[in-house]
Amino acid sequence: TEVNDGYLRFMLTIRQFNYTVQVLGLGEEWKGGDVARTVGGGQKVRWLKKELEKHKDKQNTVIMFVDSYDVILASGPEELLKKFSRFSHRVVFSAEGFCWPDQRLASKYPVVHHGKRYLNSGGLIGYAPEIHAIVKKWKYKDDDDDQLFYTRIYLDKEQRRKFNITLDHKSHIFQNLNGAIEEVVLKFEKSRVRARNVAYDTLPVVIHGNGPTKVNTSILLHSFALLQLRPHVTYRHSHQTFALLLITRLATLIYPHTRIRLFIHNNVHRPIVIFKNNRYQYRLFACLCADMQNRYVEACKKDVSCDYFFSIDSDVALTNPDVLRILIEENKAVIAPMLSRHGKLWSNFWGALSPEGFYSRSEDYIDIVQSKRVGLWNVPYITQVYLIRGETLRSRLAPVSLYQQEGMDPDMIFCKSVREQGVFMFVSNRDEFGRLISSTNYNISRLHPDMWQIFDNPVDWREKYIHEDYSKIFEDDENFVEQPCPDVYWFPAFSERMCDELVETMEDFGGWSGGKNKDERLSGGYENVPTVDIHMNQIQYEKEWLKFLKDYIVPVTEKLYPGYYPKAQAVMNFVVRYRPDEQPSLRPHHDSSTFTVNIALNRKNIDYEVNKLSISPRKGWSFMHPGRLTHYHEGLPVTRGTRYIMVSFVDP
Ligand SMILES: O=C(O)CCC(=O)C(=O)O
Ligand SMILES: [Fe+2]
Repeated sequence: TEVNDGYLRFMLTIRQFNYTVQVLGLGEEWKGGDVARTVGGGQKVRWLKKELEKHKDKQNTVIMFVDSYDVILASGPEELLKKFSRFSHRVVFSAEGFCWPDQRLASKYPVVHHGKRYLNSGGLIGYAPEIHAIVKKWKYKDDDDDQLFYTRIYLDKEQRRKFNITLDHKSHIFQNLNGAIEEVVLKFEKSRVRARNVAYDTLPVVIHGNGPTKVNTSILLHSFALLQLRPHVTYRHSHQTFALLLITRLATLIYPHTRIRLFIHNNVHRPIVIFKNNRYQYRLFACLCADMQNRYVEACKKDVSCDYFFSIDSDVALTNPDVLRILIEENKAVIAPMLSRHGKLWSNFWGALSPEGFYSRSEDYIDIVQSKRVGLWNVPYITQVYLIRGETLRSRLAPVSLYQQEGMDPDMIFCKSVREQGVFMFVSNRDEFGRLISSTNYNISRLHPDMWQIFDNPVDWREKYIHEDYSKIFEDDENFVEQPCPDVYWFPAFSERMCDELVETMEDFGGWSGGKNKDERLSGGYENVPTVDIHMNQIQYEKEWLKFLKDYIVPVTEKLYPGYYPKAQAVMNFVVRYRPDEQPSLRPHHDSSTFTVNIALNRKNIDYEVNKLSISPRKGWSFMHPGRLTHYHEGLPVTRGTRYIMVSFVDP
């Protein structure tokens, strides 16, 4: 009765295969009942009856009658007619494994040994005079059941013979997906995709996502119609980060600043961004209140100049600066970039829905998440990030508040409302857009919570906190690591940000020299050389530090001190602060370690000065030397400013 995305999809396949089509009921009022939930659909038979008056005398005309919202055609009329003629019957109905709507009729059906036994009225094909004669018998109400009507005719032996009716038990023509999802796979060829029934080894022509499979199979239906392969592009962006503010900063890079207005309300992990276009004036709003989602949806709905509504959660790390352009160019009402946790199957979409409306894995979910299948996918649920056309929001989506339910996740509410309005949602994995970061252990009470993400978000952690030249250490042809004296090495370790955030964290924590009294340089019989310091365990960073040692220092050690395999144990991990008026220097000593890592956290001659002639590693570079036996060393007096170093006694 109305044009929706399902109808448009159906018509796309009609045109693609050059069918002659007559649409019945468009623009009329639907009186056939709520067929998704209960019986009904009789109105379809009434329309068909009327239409067939025009064709009743055409002896050689074959007519196929199908639903449209949940149907696509998979090949053209020639193949269809060939398959129909092989049945050698005048009328063929589609078949399914459920006897609906009257279970008691099941035993009345002819026995079928291999194939689906029961009639489904979502698809039928036959000669015009016979179909006409069948539907002429319709004299019921619009919300009476069409399937029951056809079933009764079919089960009546007399009429079955008279009209020469059979069922398409093995999906030669009609594939009803309800109860048969497992039987259907998509076969990908170079330029096309075809759904194949592997139970009967057939290539059905009409794919019908009937019953509860409607939303689940939309992914299947769509990948058939629109799958296109495009080169896989990987973007590298120097500002890759997982902090909310930086995500929005990244978003603003996409448009000139003058065309964007940005509002950020940062108190929960949910920014909402609206792009507005007033004569090429883009404005961007971000908001982070739990209930704000609705408010901003409503704002975009009221304002016709709001072109797009873009919503991102803070656990989304967009690394592709073109993400908005790409999504806008896909020209869909609702679209999301496909994102997943690094190396995991956790993503921002569902391939299918369970009957209760929760997650269910689709046949192709893994391949899509891993980008083994690349394209634009019609899915029943998206979360965390999406772009909605303002126009769609205004004209086609019901107020989200209508779907509000206690304890229901806002994205579930949103997607449910979108689905029920017949609007399709898509995810694209045609490009690489970024990833999802894990935010469950994200402790915002910390000054720099990202520093603790080395376990949960190792990729983002590395990008943010490890020196950009770190990997050069392992490039063999380059003499990258510096060696100021025998067995002593300098190599890049921390990024600038790590140095700064670590110092800021320590200063924020305060209580310098907290580790002095339990300084274990005393316990191993070494000299008493306590420093003004704060230990990693004091800021609850010990686990993370040991992980850093294991992941980033051990590989360097194995390269520079070949034959030694570090255990990467350490109890003395601390930041030292030197100041002229505090502790300016450290007298000569040995460390109680097998080797020591000593990372410069700020810059000599800029942040602090040392009078004696000396060389020292750059900020973020690590200084590594053997500990307890050789390499007697000291800390030179700082004469101006403050010097910070991060020291770790490895394998004590
Ligand atoms: O100042 C330095 O770089 C040396 C620090 C040191 O040797 C130590 O903390 O054990
Ligand atoms: Fe030392």
